[in-house]
Amino acid sequence: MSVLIVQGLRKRFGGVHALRGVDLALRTGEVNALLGENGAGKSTLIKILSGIVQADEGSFTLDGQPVAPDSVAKANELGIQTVHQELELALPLSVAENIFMGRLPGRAGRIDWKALYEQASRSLQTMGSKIDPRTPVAHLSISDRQVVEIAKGLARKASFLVLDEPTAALPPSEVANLLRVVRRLRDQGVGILYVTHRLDEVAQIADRATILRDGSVVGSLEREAISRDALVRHILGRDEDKIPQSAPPKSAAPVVECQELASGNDLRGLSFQAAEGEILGFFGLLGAGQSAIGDSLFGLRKARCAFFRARAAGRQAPDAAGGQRLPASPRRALALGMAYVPADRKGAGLATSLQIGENLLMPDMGRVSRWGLVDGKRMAEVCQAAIKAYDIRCAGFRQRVDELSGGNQQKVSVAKWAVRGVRILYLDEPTRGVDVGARVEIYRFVQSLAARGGTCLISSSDAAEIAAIATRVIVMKAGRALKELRGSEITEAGLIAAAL
Ligand SMILES: Nc1ncnc2c1ncn2[C@@H]1O[C@H](COP(=O)(O)OP(=O)(O)OP(=O)(O)O)[C@@H](O)[C@H]1O
Repeated sequence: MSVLIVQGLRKRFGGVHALRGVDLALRTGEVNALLGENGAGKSTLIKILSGIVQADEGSFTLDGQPVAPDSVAKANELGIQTVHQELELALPLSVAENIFMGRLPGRAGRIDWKALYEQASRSLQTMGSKIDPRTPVAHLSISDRQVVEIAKGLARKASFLVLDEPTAALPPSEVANLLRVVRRLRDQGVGILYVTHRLDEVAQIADRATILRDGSVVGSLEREAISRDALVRHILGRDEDKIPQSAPPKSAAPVVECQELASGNDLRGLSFQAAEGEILGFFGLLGAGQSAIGDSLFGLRKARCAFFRARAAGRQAPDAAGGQRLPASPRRALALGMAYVPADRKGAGLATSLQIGENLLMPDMGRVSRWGLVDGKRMAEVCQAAIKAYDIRCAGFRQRVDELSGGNQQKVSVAKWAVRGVRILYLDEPTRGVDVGARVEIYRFVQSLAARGGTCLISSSDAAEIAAIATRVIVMKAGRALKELRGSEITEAGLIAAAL
């Protein structure tokens, strides 16, 4: 039986057709994976279902009844529960308080704590989770926080559940935890619309896959028909590009050197160097420390090191030991020839309220200016070339970045350094939320930068990503280098085994 039936949904944003008449059905007790390129319309569809955005045309029914939620609260009331990537939890409060927020059991203004913990415990147990309901959410892993967010949705009326890229920010060790919970809910009869870019997960979890391209449904595959190749062909409309093998660096002379990098509990004395033409990967499981390296090198978190040197520009005078001070900000780092693509593109990566063109050229307005004046024609040429090269789906370079889909924002944050032509680039989780086609474009850019003698440093929790492009990998544990892998040692399985 179908719990949700969507018919003919259309949505336009100015000149952009985000949805061009979408039909979709979700049965009870099934996981329907919603897939598509960046900008295909997935978020718009789930925003309409969850009352954040209203459709221009079309309708949907829940258990046979037509509904049109005009707010998130209304959607919740109807039984539409959506777990977004940015979780809405109160970190200092307990798991139980979060699950029953606004509806705590009790009488005459007094909370019945015993009842609260019992109810929370029961709801977590039905999901097969062993989280203690008394724990403050701040103490939980990211996957357990997601489980709490799901429990929060289920504690209300839940006709069906929408999960928006639930594993995008999860390290490999935590994905299984979340998938187990999703399967269990499915087996209890909950319909789940599961948005993802991770194709390997679709094969593991989905009973059906619905693929959007350019605002229309281009395929609905039943479980037996789901394979990576079939999904890619529907998503891209062609076969997947092969990622070329990265060439090993020609020189061993270090371009970046860092000794005993330390930052809080996350980094406890990490030493590394990277050479011209090298793609150095940092890989580790959750808490291994690799996600703190970028922010530490670019002055975005408190860090210190015994020695640091970046040889790309070298405008900064060396200290007595021939080293330099650790950059105090991304701007200072840029003066040393080092650029950063952080995992959180909304924070340090992009000025999202500005136009695409302004972001692309922000590091280097000089390129399109003459006598201090911006040359509009030149600016258009440079921006249009970048938009084409990275296949940034937009209405033009004057569109604001916050109007782009998530994956297209990520493409802008990588492309701006391609425009500038930096020599040392640090990328943290470069393809999180990026579709299968654009991912290859980003890898090609990294490889071409290295082939031209640039140096790339990449931290990622995606073993397949590191295995695909790194020429050398530092596997981390507890804030230090645990092992170094080179050449044929760098495989997905090899990385995970080394990290364990
Ligand atoms: N508020 C908005 N203003 C203008 N255009 C928008 C707005 N929201 C979405 N769009 C456009 O609608 C299209 C669909 O975007 P949507 O976010 O639904 O894509 P998506 O499939 O979720 O992509 P991603 O995988 O990158 O998250 C895109 O071209 C996007 O630029």
